[in-house]
Amino acid sequence: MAQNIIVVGANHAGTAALNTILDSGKDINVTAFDANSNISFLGCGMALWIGGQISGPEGLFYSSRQALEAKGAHVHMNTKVSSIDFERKTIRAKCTTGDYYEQAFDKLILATGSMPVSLPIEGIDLHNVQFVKLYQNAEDVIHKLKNKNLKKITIIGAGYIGVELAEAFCRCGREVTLIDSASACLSSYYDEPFSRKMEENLERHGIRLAFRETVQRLEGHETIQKVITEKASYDTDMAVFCAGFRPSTKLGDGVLEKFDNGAYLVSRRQETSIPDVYAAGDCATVYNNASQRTDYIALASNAVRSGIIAAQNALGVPVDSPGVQGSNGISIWNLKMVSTGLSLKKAIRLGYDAAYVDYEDYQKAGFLETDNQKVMIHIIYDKSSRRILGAQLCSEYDISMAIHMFSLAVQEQVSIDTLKLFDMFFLPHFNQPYNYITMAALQAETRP
Ligand SMILES: Cc1cc2nc3c(=O)[nH]c(=O)nc-3n(C[C@H](O)[C@H](O)[C@H](O)COP(=O)(O)OP(=O)(O)OC[C@H]3O[C@@H](n4cnc5c(N)ncnc54)[C@H](O)[C@@H]3O)c2cc1C
Ligand SMILES: NC(=O)c1ccc[n+]([C@@H]2O[C@H](COP(=O)([O-])OP(=O)(O)OC[C@H]3O[C@@H](n4cnc5c(N)ncnc54)[C@H](O)[C@@H]3O)[C@@H](O)[C@H]2O)c1
Repeated sequence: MAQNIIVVGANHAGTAALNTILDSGKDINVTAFDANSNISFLGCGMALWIGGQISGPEGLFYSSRQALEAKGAHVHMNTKVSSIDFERKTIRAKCTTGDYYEQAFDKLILATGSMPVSLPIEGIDLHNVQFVKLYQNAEDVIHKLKNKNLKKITIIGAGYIGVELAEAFCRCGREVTLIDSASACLSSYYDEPFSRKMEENLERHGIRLAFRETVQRLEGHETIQKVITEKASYDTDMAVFCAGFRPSTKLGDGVLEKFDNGAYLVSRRQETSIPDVYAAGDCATVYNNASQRTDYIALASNAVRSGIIAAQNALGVPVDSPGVQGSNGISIWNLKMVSTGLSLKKAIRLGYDAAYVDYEDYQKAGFLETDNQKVMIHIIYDKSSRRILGAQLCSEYDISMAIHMFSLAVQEQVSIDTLKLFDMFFLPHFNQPYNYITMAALQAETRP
């Protein structure tokens, strides 16, 4: 008899799992449940849509209920799974009619993702206090921006979403204030010189930065009027919270083992603590090759890969995750920054004997007079083991391919010394004979 596989959550991790099962050619009954009305929304396009850099949201979806059903899945949209009986192997869901029904599974894949962190502060329920994750959140913001009296926007959290939205709101002609309790923007991804570079970029475009400040309360009469921190009060027509994600893992309460932030603890095969139950994407942990420990890193890239791995293992094909480096990138008014692995400050915090090398030079040969930009590189390594722990690059040039190489270097535990003289081609249209990667690596002190 055909196996029953249920996938709970059909966004990036869920869609990857569903497609892997449906494309496997195996005789499987696969059923998906999603509490939302859409599938595969690329949140990464939200800032581009809000800022008017793309004409509409149509391209921000790469799958649909129809596409999955055409391949043979049973897809229940607007249907929230309310509980799971892990012993009886059944899920209970609330259908669109309001009725509940049960369905049995042989294998279960949890892909319930995450929700934005909300702060337990006064005024959080005022009108025009926004959280940004879902397609509907973006629609809401765009609708509100039609009101030209909505002039001042305060963003809480200067991480990836906060910085991307700061650019978007500025492009819409709004006055933007960006608050973070940390001392710099993008501080969990980059070391100080890189954060400063982005801050100069933001300030040059008129964005007010308010770091080392924590929001105490929000004030207003029905609609928000002020964001109050311990240092200042900011007049505000809309406050947008971008203070990170929290995994959605209520369904496993009291049964499935969890990480310290509440994510499902999973093995390299995406197995939870209960047999036949897998978890993938933002609701699950990852293995971080840079820190060599279990971690939580909410990224669509991790969601897709872990969704594929969960599905393969649920199908009985053993596949281990190679782990992740948390590789990421951002492009704000053409300033591109990419990073992978550990920053220097994080490496030191984790107890590594960490050191770094820096270099800055033009991407291409100096005699190329046009289309030649400077690149900053920063490589972090462990002095004792020589292992590369992380890297960061910044330029107006597209340096994204270089960070993929560093991502692999961290994954494969390559030493900083290996990087010094490895074969890198030279062609003036692309790079320099003394290229910045070699030049940076050569600065690493030799082993004592
Ligand atoms: C503005 C923005 C920009 C981003 N940019 C990037 C980027 O550039 N690069 C990048 O890698 N990542 C980016 N991310 C992060 C990325 O979107 C997430 O890491 C990704 O969405 C995780 O996918 P997921 O499928 O694991 O979870 P989610 O996207 O959170 O999806 C979980 C799904 O589960 C459903 N669900 C939850 N509980 C239940 C239940 N009980 N019953 C039924 N259904 C349920 C939800 O409705 C949802 O559809 C961005 C996020 C945002 C918000
Ligand atoms: N380009 C990309 O790859 C991209 C883009 C957007 C989102 N994402 C991912 O989506 C997830 C969520 O993004 P995000 O921007 O919400 O999280 P984030 O972790 O990037 O940034 C959160 C920021 O909020 C700050 N913060 C936390 N609590 C605060 C408080 N009480 N007051 C003030 N500041 C506070 C933190 O210091 C941090 O700078 C992340 O995992 C991120 O990597 C990735």
